[in-house]
Amino acid sequence: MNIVEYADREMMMMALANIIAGELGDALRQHGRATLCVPGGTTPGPVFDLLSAVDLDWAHVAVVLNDERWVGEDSPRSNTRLLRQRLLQGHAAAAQLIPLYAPTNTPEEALEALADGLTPHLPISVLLLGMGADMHTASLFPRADKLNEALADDAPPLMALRADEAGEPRITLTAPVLRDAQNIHILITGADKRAAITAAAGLPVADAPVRVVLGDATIHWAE
Ligand SMILES: O=C1O[C@H](COP(=O)(O)O)[C@@H](O)[C@H](O)[C@H]1O
Repeated sequence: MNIVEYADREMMMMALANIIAGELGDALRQHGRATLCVPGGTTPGPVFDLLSAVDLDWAHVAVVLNDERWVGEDSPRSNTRLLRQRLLQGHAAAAQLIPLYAPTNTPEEALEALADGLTPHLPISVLLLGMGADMHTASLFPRADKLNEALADDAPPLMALRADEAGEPRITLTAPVLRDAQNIHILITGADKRAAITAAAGLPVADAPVRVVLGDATIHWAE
């Protein structure tokens, strides 16, 4: 496992924003376009603030979430809301948001249209993931109803899942799309997640879904 430990969170967020900006710049120079895929939740806000101020060719960057909770943007639990408030600001306001939410009752009703919007922007150039202390990443939760299908090599890029721990129904990128990303980073904080990611390396992927990318990811950790 490739873990980088930082002296504090502020240094970690600054270093990570720098790395991501560099990798996006490389992708833009090589391909003329880039796809940045980012988590929601409580951890990545400071990286978003820093990235939004970076002078890049954001007009050629597509931004997509790892996963979304099936709630409207008026909910504080909306990952899209976080993205709009913290990343798609400043220079990064020029980026193209690829939606993972539509105002339907269930994610299944919107799945096909959202997948059609996502597919032209694959593979992901830079993937930033979070992780819960339960070892879920994106919305690949242990014990999710369709976890095995979402982990399969032939999984569609996007799936709807439900898990008791997840709260709302979820929509998530699946294992093959995450693994195919050109650069993979996992951002975690705190002793509980440090212990969880170490334990994940020795567990079956169904119990520790973060394992789908563990061999290829750089993990960034600060207390
Ligand atoms: O529910 C989610 O949780 C994970 C981890 O979030 P955190 O609050 O512990 O940082 C997040 O990566 C994912 O995108 C989100 O939907």
